[in-house]
Amino acid sequence: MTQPLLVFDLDGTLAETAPDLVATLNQVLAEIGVAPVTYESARAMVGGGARLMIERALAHAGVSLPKPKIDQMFDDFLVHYNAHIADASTLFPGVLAALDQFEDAGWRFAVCTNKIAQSSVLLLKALGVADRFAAICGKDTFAMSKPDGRALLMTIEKAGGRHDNAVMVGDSKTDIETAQNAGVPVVAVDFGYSDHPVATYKPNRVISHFDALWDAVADIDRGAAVGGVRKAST
Ligand SMILES: O=C(O)COP(=O)(O)O
Ligand SMILES: [Mg+2]
Repeated sequence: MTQPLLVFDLDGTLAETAPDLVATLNQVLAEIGVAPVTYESARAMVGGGARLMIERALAHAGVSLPKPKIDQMFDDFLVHYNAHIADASTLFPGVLAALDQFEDAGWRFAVCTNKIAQSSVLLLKALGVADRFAAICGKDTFAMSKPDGRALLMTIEKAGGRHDNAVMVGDSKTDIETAQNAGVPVVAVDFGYSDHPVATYKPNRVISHFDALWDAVADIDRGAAVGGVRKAST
């Protein structure tokens, strides 16, 4: 029988990455003479990948730039960010204990993030957990990315799991919609980067600490997610 699989979002779910993301964002904004965004407003710009974060910051500053210029900023962003991948980024409290607890019970893990895959692997290596994941899939791993449910389904497949024996864990509307689109149940953490309270988007469960993940997952009827593939076919 296939082992159950937990698929984690990365930024704002497994790791508090906003300090390094915002520092890099402000670096590339400074290079084109745009004033820095505040930490609080920049946090809400995370979730759709670095390129969208740059576009949101430019819109916030009322600056409109041609695509090649934004492409250049994105390239500069990745170079700077990869060089500072974990200057101030840390795993959220309880992540390691939760991974141990689920692993002892036979679960496997994957990451499905809108971060570029190379940066995701670099970050997880720097945080000492990369080898705990059967698959680490980023925005550029497949032809489509979150909130397209296929990004999650292909991550599950790559990790050797099954959609009806998997649970997504994420921090944003994007993650919740992705899971709902894929028919996979989703636990939302409420300590990440969401512009509105995560409960707004109707995840199956909301937790405020990784200590609560076990009970939340145990409570979910896998394979019968709201709007889920299996439910629809029975
Ligand atoms: O970096 C981002 O904007 C998104 O990353 P996430 O999908 O891991 O939240
Ligand atoms: Mg996130």
